[in-house]
Order: sequence, then structure tokens, then C-alpha cells
Amino acid sequence: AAEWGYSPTNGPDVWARLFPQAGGARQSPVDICTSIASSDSNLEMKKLTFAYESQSDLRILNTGHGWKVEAPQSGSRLEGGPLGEDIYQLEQFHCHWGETSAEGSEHTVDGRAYAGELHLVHWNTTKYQSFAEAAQHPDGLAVLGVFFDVGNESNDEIEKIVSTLSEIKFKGQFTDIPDVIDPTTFLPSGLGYWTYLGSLTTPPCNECVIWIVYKEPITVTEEQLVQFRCLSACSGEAEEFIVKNYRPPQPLGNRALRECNA
Ligand SMILES: NS(=O)(=O)c1ccc(S(=O)(=O)NCc2cccs2)s1
Ligand SMILES: [Zn+2]
Repeated sequence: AAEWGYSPTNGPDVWARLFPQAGGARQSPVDICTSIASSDSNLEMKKLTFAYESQSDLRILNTGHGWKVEAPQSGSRLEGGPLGEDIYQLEQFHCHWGETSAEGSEHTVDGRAYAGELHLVHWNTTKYQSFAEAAQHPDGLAVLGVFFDVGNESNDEIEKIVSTLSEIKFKGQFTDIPDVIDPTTFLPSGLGYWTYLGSLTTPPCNECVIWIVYKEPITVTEEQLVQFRCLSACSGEAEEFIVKNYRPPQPLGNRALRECNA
């Protein structure tokens, strides 16, 4: 079967042919129209809380669509906010970027794209026995989205990722990140967020994600994004750089978009 990707022949506009869910009514990402976001009082009451472990030797993989850090953290907990009474556990994190820093995020805010977007993927361990099972249910996954702004300060935690990319230039390659990674450091200082019910933003586009998108971006440098774009989408000598791997916004439809100004 033809491999999905982000080019005109295998990109977001044709995913629904191979992956029917991609044409569903609760797809992600979406454009966050700040004027329709409703500040929902009970989000304020149930504070979103997270607790992560610092881990070293996490495996980073070139998936052919970007890099992904496998971080199954049985000790991590994400709960509260829009997550009801369930506890979600970190499974992996990855990010999306564009050919230039004028684009790259998946979610947009009042039509504005950021230079990239980090996704911390969690699954509902209260209700489900595995990540794969959770991904088959409407409340199975919770993904924290963090926007990237380009600035002069290099992001030290992202630098730990960047420093391994030369070892995983080709699709299928993986290596261990020697540095200690603390996922908390990826989060912005301001913890206000928007939340809505959506999907995976890549095939199979399962409609199983409770999205939590932080309002405040974190800063990375242009050089760090340039390094992301040097990853190859192929496993062999042929070089096809992963210069963009974001899905454009999908219709919000009649979904509620809520905000919490933590
Ligand atoms: N951009 S995003 O955070 O919405 C993700 C897209 C894919 C993700 S996954 O790596 O968790 N695979 C999901 C699965 C594949 C098959 C069964 S579940 S997370
Ligand atoms: Zn993602």
C-alpha cells in the first residue's frame, strides 16, 4: 500500500481514501478561534496536574515522518482539567514542523501558525490495559500540545533531542538519548490552555484524543528547526528530507472549544 506522507500525492488531502477515519467529524488539528473559546468554570476547579519522572537513555526513532521519543512512564500521571476522574500516562513525545518557520504547527490560533508544535502523548490507564487499546476509544488518549516560537535562546531540552539527530538520519534508525530528559521542562511557564475532543493528526487518525493545547509557546532557535529538517524520510541512500510534517486545520464543526486560564 502506498505510504502516507505530506506530499501532494500521499498527503492530508488524500488520507481519507486509505484511512476512513481521516474524514470524520472530530478530526485534528483545528484552528483555535479564541473568540468562541468558552471559559468553562469546572475546568478551573479541577486543575490539570502532571507529574513526570526524569529519564535517561530514552530511545529516539526516525519514523520517516519525523522523530519520536518513546517514553513509557508508568510513574507519570496527567489528570484533572478535562480528563474527568481518569489518570493518563505518558507514552511518547514527538513534534511537527514546516519548511520555514512561518509554518509548522498543526493547531493554529486565529489563523496564525507557529513554527512548530510538540506533542506529549498520554493514554488512559484507568480504563484501558494498553496504549493500542486506548487508541480505539473516544477518551483513550490525551495529548498536550506546545507551540514553538523562534527566538534567540536555544531550548536546552530540545537541544538534547537535536544532538542525537545525526545518528538517526534515516527512516527506521534509532538511538538512546544519553542526557536526562524531564518532560516538565517542555511545558511553558504559563499553564493556560484550550481543550477540545479530536483525533490523531496522522493516519489512522483515530478519533480518540482529548486535546490540551497550551496558550503560551516555548522558544526554540532557527538552527534547532533546521536540524529537524535534515532528517530523511527514506531508509536508503536516497535523500528526501522531512521538511514538513504538519496536517492543516480540520473543521471544528459543532465541537465545544473550552479554555482554562490556569
Ligand atoms: N500527532 S498526534 O499526537 O495526534 C499522534 C499521531 C500518532 C500518534 S501514535 O504514535 O501514538 N500512534 C497512534 C496509533 C497508531 C495505531 C494505533 S494507535 S500520536
Ligand atoms: Zn503529533
